[in-house]
Amino acid sequence: MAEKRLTQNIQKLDENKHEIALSTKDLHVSYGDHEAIHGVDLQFERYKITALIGASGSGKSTYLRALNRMHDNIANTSVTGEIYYRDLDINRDNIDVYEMHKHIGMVFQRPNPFSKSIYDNITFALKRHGLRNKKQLDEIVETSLKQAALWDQVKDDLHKSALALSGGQQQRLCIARAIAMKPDILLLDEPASALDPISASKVEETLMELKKHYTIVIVTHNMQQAARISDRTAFFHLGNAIEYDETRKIFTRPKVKLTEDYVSGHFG
Ligand SMILES: Nc1ncnc2c1ncn2[C@@H]1O[C@H](COP(=O)(O)OP(=O)(O)OP(=O)(O)O)[C@@H](O)[C@H]1O
Repeated sequence: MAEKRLTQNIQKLDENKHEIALSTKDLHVSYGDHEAIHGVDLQFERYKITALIGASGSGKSTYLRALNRMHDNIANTSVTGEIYYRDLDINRDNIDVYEMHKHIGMVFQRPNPFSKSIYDNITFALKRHGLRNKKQLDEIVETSLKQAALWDQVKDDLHKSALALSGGQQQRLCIARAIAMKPDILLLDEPASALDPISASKVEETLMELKKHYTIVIVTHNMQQAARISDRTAFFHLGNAIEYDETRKIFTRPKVKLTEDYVSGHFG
């Protein structure tokens, strides 16, 4: 049922490029008695990069993970409120979370390729979802690696271990693995923070390319990175989204003093 509705919504809304791709309404996340997110309302625009910034512990990762229900099945963690993915509240019991993850992909801070070949890293989930056709799998491997700006470097080594790649290449492989599922939305939790500056800038370039096809939400501690790559920025403080606006406004003319203090380096 959920799968059917998700598919129908995609077909209906793909015609309009200016939709809100994802939004939350009154989203709360608690770890046991500790409420880490206190009712956040945000809307993520389609084909834009939105950065989530804020001091350590402000709730950015907790909020990001809630967006594709990574908190499910974690003891003592509760998420209440609404998460709209194209008219559908995906924070409901009757949603097929496995299916939903095909639409809303996640890339983590540390590159976490499987201990498998480059090719198998990308095809693993596709095969689990039932895709067996070798030609189609080959095509998806090539397209995903091209989109993640890794194809030229690995096209002759597809059957070598992913663990032999550099950290930056591994992270781009993880991005390729996520986009192989053809998601609509990519969530990234500090994807470049564990990388050297050159690899980090390659990942940034990759994200700038990817936003032509994907809606991206990225947690970053790096102010320059947020300013360079994002269209919109949400500033988090103590579990609240304090200010949300175009990135250049957040960095040059924030409306809230707390935001100004944070982006100018006066706290955090
Ligand atoms: N698994 C958990 N169990 C209990 N509390 C947690 C857990 N994860 C995060 N918290 C708490 O929730 C709050 C928000 O943490 P979160 O990691 O989301 O913040 P953050 O802004 O992403 O921080 P950082 O930038 O350091 O990653 C903090 O008070 C943190 O201690």
